[in-house]
Amino acid sequence: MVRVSGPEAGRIADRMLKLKGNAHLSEQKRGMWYGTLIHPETKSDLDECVALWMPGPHSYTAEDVVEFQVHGGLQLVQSVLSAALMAGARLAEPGEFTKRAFLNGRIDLSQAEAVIDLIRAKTELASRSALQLVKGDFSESIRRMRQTLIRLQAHVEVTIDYPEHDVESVACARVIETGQELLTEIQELIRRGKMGRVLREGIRTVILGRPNVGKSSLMNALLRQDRAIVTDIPGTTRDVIEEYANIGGIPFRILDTAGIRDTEDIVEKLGVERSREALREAEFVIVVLNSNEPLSLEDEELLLQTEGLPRVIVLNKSDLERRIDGVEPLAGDSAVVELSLKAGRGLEELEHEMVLRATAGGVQMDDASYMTNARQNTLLQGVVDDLELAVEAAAAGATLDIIAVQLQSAYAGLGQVIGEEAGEDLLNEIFSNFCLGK
Ligand SMILES: Nc1nc2c(c(=O)[nH]1)N(C=O)[C@@H](CNc1ccc(C(=O)N[C@@H](CCC(=O)O)C(=O)O)cc1)CN2
Ligand SMILES: Nc1nc2c(ncn2[C@@H]2O[C@H](COP(=O)(O)OP(=O)(O)OP(=O)(O)O)[C@@H](O)[C@H]2O)c(=O)[nH]1
Ligand SMILES: [Mg+2]
Repeated sequence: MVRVSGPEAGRIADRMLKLKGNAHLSEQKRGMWYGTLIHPETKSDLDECVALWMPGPHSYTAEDVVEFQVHGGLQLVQSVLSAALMAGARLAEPGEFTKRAFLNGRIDLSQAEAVIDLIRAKTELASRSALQLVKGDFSESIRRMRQTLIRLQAHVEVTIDYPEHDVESVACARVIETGQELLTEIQELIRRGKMGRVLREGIRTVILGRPNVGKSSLMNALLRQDRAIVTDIPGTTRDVIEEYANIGGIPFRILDTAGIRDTEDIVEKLGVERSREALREAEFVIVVLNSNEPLSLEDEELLLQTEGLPRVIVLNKSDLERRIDGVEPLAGDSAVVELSLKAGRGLEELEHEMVLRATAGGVQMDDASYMTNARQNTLLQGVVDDLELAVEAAAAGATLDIIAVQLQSAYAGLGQVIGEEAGEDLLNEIFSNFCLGK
């Protein structure tokens, strides 16, 4: 699909789309039209085309929009694009369509930001969560809270200006009550939004273990795909291999690493260094042990090094005779899962434990999770601070002027979340993250 947006969109379409009876698309009503795309200068046919004509403001960007839907293929789309450029269009910048939708007021900034998350979502849960923001559920809560704040603010200001109309203590009581309600609501938004980063980037999960214990086999099993090379030669994996796996709706960014051991092989040595680096940035680890061999010093070392992290310990090759023991005392409160990748046993339990442990710590992933981003979280946290100060000041019987300043600041903070008074720099930064055509 090639999309054109702006006041010239209709005229550009008229130069490159032949409709029945030489009709002009720009003079038609909103809808779907069939025609032949032609080169605007040579007039040679390019393709059959289904064109969507969406005159502003009822379009994605709120401007006049034409979409040319063609058969597809790189060459054809390229020709249609060239034809559009020749007919007077210019290439869009990354995210420019969505930026225009924002600048023209059809969506707010938090909705625009969610579009990119929607496109990049790696699991169904992540896309559902982003869609809620795109559709404006989150913006709606922010707007409602701003309304509440402005009424509260008005009450406080009136009391300051006409003290005889109201007693100060009534205003203070209202600040305390409403302030606390708002605090609860915003803290709930922050809590739900915490999963945003996880939904967006995945949980960085590192598979570690000695050579040949079955790390790459595990990677492949989790991905349900033959991604990493598996052989019975210790030291097979040399470089860190990275891939997303969707486990119970949670995106795990899984890193298969080179088996850790002392080695003279230069390439393998570099691989082992990378494994250790990966461990330093791990958010979750799977330590793989070979249950067919006694616990080695390297195994013990790995268990110690990964102690503080959310972790599952896997005793692989459980189809073979069990020779390992002494793991439990070193496991702490990590789960220990017996696995046989060969016999296909234990994988479900491992995945269950991964989801359980990755979502531990009060963070819940459900349909109510919003994908707030770092920018929004920082702003919301600032609003919490403002409101807490306002409530404290009211409780301490401070003068209303001080309270009014805090309320004003909270109001402004909520406004920034939905992009009020967003500067050019911020907008550029946000929209440059988009891909072309969005
Ligand atoms: N073909 C096509 N599919 C697409 C998009 C698009 O631009 N083109 N979108 C984006 O890339 C998304 C849809 N987003 C859109 C949002 C609003 C409007 C729109 O025309 N809104 C009008 C009319 C609403 C109505 O009829 O109720 C409006 O808001 O006034 C169109 C697409 C996903 N699918
Ligand atoms: N019997 C048995 N063999 C297994 C099991 N899982 C993996 N293997 C075998 O163990 C060998 C090593 O597997 P890999 O997955 O390559 O091991 P790795 O830990 O990635 O090894 P390096 O990359 O060298 O560190 C292969 O021959 C696998 O087929 C299992 O559950 N049981
Ligand atoms: Mg390997």
